[in-house]
Amino acid sequence: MIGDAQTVTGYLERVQVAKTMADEGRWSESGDLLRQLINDIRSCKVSGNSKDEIDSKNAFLKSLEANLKLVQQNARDEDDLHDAMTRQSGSPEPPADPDVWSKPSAPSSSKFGAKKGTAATRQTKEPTKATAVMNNQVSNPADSKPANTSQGILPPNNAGETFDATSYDTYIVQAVRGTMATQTENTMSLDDIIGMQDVKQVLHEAVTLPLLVPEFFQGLRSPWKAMVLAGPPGTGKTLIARAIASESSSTFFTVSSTDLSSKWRGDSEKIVRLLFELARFYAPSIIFIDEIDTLGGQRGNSGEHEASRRVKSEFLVQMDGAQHKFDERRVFVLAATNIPWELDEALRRRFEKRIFIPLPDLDARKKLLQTSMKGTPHSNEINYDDLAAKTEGFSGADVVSLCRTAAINVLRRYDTKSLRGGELTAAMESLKTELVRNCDFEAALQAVSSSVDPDTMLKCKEWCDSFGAM
Ligand SMILES: Nc1ncnc2c1ncn2[C@@H]1O[C@H](COP(=O)(O)OP(=O)(O)OP(=O)(O)O)[C@@H](O)[C@H]1O
Repeated sequence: MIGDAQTVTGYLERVQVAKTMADEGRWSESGDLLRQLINDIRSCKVSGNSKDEIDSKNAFLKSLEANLKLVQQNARDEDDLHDAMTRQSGSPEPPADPDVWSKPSAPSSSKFGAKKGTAATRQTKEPTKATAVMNNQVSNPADSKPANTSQGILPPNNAGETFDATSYDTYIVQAVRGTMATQTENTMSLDDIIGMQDVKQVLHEAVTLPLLVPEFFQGLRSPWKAMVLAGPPGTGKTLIARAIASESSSTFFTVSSTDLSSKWRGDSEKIVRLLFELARFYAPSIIFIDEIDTLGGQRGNSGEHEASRRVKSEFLVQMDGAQHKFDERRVFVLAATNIPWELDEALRRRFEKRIFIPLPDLDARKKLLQTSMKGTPHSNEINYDDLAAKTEGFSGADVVSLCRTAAINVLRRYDTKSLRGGELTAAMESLKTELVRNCDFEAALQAVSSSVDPDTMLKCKEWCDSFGAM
């Protein structure tokens, strides 16, 4: 039960959209929409704050997030495979062997799926079921691995060298390539990140400066190798990682535990190994591990699966390798978590810097509101100071969601339901220039609230106070 309809209208509407998408099997086409729904639902108010309602909302969000991860991974895999096919054969068409191209099992379904948008792709995707695959080592005998055709998937590095990936299965190479953005592919700027001056400074010192003036960072000043960002969801942790990679001209690998999973025994470890090998090969590199807690939860937990344990151990070994043997090939490991207290001690120790990422303050919220409204016609009378004050406790993603809701609220001033065809097109055309006003924000504030649980946030801060180091 999710609360009474009056107070949760926005929430229920969005849940309905998500359910319709799932029923129609449209997840795979809708990564952006799904991401937006997650942000919106996270920010939507449910009535009365009852525990049942909040639990129900959180459970629903979790399932959407799991689906989003798979959709994103699938999209990356398909793009890579499509590119690789084009490069290898001059044709993006899949090979004739139907076994190889119609595997339904995830997460690698798309690795073997048809190219983006085809009927076959839609039929074979089963994101919801796929979330359990990390621990699944049993494969159908008919599920043989595809032939190794990894050549051509990876671009040359800065020195013009080509990585020899022949000892890895193609799908492993594709999986890791899917997490990688070369220096030209990643164009984020630190200026795109609002607030977080201290964090930007620390990252500048830890990542950018050692590359610019390596002679200074010797001996006692040898640069930090790994850092974990701990803070509530939607506070820009992923964004800042991407931006620092771009600022330091580093190759950026962004991975989650789903990326590091394979249904074939032992292959998850190989994915981890290849990830670090490629990071060294394309150095300087930043490996960003989102939700590190899912990889590095408390070791030896009774619920911890053998396969997860092996992946984690390989990860620890590789982190040590990255930190000691390959200094000339600089690899910086950056991780993010919303629940840092779940991190296992061995992993925690390897992250020399542990930094709390707080919610945006008044100033940052005001700037975020202003920046988000750029490009959308809005009234000069919008009172950003007032809005910034009213959004205390919002994450950056909540603030963006508020602006989106206000921008859409413009529609509600007009009765578009009765319009059809040309009339509707004409009305929508003129609405494009309609200004977003204070009243739209007031209405948005009724529907959007902070997605951050204050208790979790406090726990996060306490962990950083105990274990943190800025
Ligand atoms: N400081 C910020 N500056 C600019 N945009 C921000 C900032 N914080 C959050 N945002 C907005 O929120 C969105 C989500 O940010 P991001 O994914 O980086 O958060 P996160 O902390 O990594 O979240 P999660 O823990 O859920 O992965 C961004 O795409 C951006 O629109």
